[in-house]
Parts: sequence; structure tokens; C-alpha cells
Amino acid sequence: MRASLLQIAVEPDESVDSRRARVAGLVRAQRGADLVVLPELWPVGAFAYESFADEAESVDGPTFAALAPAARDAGVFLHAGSIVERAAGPSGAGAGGAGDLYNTSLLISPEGTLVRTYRKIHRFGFDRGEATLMSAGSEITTADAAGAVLGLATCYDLRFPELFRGLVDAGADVFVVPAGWPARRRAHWTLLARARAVENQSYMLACATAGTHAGVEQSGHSMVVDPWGEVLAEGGTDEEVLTVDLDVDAVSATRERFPALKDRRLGLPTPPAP
Ligand SMILES: NC(=O)CCC(=O)C(=O)O
Repeated sequence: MRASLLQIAVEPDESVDSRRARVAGLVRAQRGADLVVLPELWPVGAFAYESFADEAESVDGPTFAALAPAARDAGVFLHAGSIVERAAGPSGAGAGGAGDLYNTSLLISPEGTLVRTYRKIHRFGFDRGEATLMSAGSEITTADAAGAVLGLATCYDLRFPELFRGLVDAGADVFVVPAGWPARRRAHWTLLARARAVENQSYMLACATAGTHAGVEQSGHSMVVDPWGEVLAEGGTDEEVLTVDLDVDAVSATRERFPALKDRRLGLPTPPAP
């Protein structure tokens, strides 16, 4: 599988519509890849909280409309990073309240159809930002795409190993993690991306934003890590494209050669809290 990670710079001097058009052009330029990955909330910026409500859209809204033809033209599966989703229907009732908004990833097929969505399960910000403005997803999500089973997670989810074990139990062999991670915690980002790969003997495609928005300098340093924990590619701090060939069969080979996942001890009794 050839994967291209587009480490997009999100800067305040570029409008959301301009960025959508520019990113669609970058996606079109990835013909020859099997899977293209974008970062978290790249249209608006993961820390541009004040713009979330104004820029919220449906899963088939302007971001999908800009990118679906680009995926089709390039003939690639496109993990389009995430958008601020305004949910319609019973979950949010389209009423405009905080309960309507989700941090939602889109997976688009080479035919330009929406094949999967994933609503970020762990919201970042503790008692502010995303954690108060958005609702949490609750579904562990995988997708068959580009010859692999993709396990979907988003940014802060990386800190929750149990989610990734859940994805492995659901058959994932390649994790795809779009992010908008601050530069000040870059060491956590690179460490956690490798840890999730090596402990789960899975590929990790971790695609972050570059640039500075809402006063938060972004980490960059997108990572591709193999199931043995080796870093196959790592970005710098500017916008760039990382293209890597993955051998998806290396996942089962690694799990057979070093079968640590089979040694899990599930269901041990928990001692009472002191
Ligand atoms: N957008 C995010 O989820 C940021 C996560 C983060 O900054 C961290 O976990 O640290």
C-alpha cells in the first residue's frame, strides 16, 4: 500500500474555502497513492474554537464536496482528516446547541463516495474548548480500504491505549490518526505514535497539522511507524507530503513472529479501591 500523508499548514491568513480548494489540488496530485491522509480539523483549525459553530458542516457539506471529486480524480482512498460536523437528526436535532457538534473524520472511496465516518471519542480541552463545544463519539470504527483494515482514531485519542486495543480486536492492522497537536507537546506525540504502533504490532499513520493558528504553534512531525515500532517517515515543522510504501502483510508476520498480543491477560479481578 502506498500512503501519502499531507501535513497541511493551517494559518489564519488563508480562508477556509481557499484552504479547501488548495488541499483538493494537493489530493489530486497524489495519483499513484492508494491512501491519502489529511490532519484533524484542517479546514478550520483544531484550536480555532471560536469558529467551530460558524464553520460546522454536515458530513456531505463543503469539505466533502471539495474533496470527493479530488479523491475520484486521483483514484485514491482519502481519509479526509476531520471536520466540525453539525449533526442532523435525533442525535443533535440540528438545533445549533453544543450537542450538535462532533469532531468527525471522513473516509472517501476512489469513486468519490463517503464510505465511513468516525466521531472522535475522547474530546480534548478538559473543561474548555472541544470538550465543552463538541459531543463525544461512542463507536469504535474500522474500515476495509486499500488492502488493509484501517482503525480510525483522532489526535487526543492517541492517549487512550484501550481504544487502540479495541481497534485491534476489531481487526485493524493500520491505524490512521489525524491530529492538530501543539508543538509544546511534540515529544508526547512522537512517543505515543510509536507506542501505539509497537504495543499493537500495527502500522501507524499519524498526520498532524503544521503552522500556527489561534496562537497555538502546531507540532508537524507527522509519523509513519511500522508494526515493529520503526519510524519509516517523520515530517518536519512545515507543510509537506510524506509518501511511504507499506507492506500490510508485515502486520500478521510480526504478530506471528513475536506473538505478544496472544499473551494478554484479560478479565483479571480488580482489587477494591483503598
Ligand atoms: N486536538 C487535540 O486532540 C489535541 C490533543 C493534545 O494537545 C494532547 O493530547 O496533548
